[in-house]
Amino acid sequence: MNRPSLSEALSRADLIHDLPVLDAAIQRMAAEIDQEIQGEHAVFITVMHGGLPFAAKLALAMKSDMEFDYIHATRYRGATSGSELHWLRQPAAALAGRTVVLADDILDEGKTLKAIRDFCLDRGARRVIVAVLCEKRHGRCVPGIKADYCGVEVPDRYVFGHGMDYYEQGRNLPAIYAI
Ligand SMILES: O=P(O)(O)OC[C@H]1O[C@H](OP(=O)(O)OP(=O)(O)O)[C@H](O)[C@@H]1O
Ligand code: HPA
Repeated sequence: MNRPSLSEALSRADLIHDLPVLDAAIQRMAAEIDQEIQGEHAVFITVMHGGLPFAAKLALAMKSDMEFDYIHATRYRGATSGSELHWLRQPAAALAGRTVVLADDILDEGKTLKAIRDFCLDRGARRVIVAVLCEKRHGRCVPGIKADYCGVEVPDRYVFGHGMDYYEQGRNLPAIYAI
């Protein structure tokens, strides 16, 4: 497949948040979420693919025991602008009456996390806690969704790295960059 070059994108990208900043933010979030869910056996749902590195680090930094599951819903599908949401995998865990922690890389227009949050509530989740590594503040977020826990803010530009892709590349870059 002929993809736009990652190295060319990196050469004109700005570094937005480096790894120590992201790791410190994740440690802080882990302690805060632990505090909120103490005594519960929550379902910890990773939103694939972008949420994978963040979710792994967040879970390892938390002390609460949790049941793991994952969901895969994608709206960008390797592009830099989103369209309709495609469900690729629904969680298997029983959600009825449970607290769900949703871990994803980014809240941008919010359409993905709103649909996933509503899905969990439709499955009977008692409450859904939304945790994102970063949030783009631009005023275009759909109503009715917010991040309960957010690591860092990013500018209103396309960002990649630390889970987020540039045409399905660059997800394992440790830092976050913007083009
Ligand atoms: O707030 P929104 O505008 O809805 O966008 C945020 C979603 O977009 C990205 O997923 P993507 O569709 O790129 O799938 P991926 O994680 O597999 O890359 C990201 O991981 C979020 O889930
Ligand atoms: O800026 C972004 N970068 C990567 N993935 C995304 N999904 C929504 N917005 C973005």
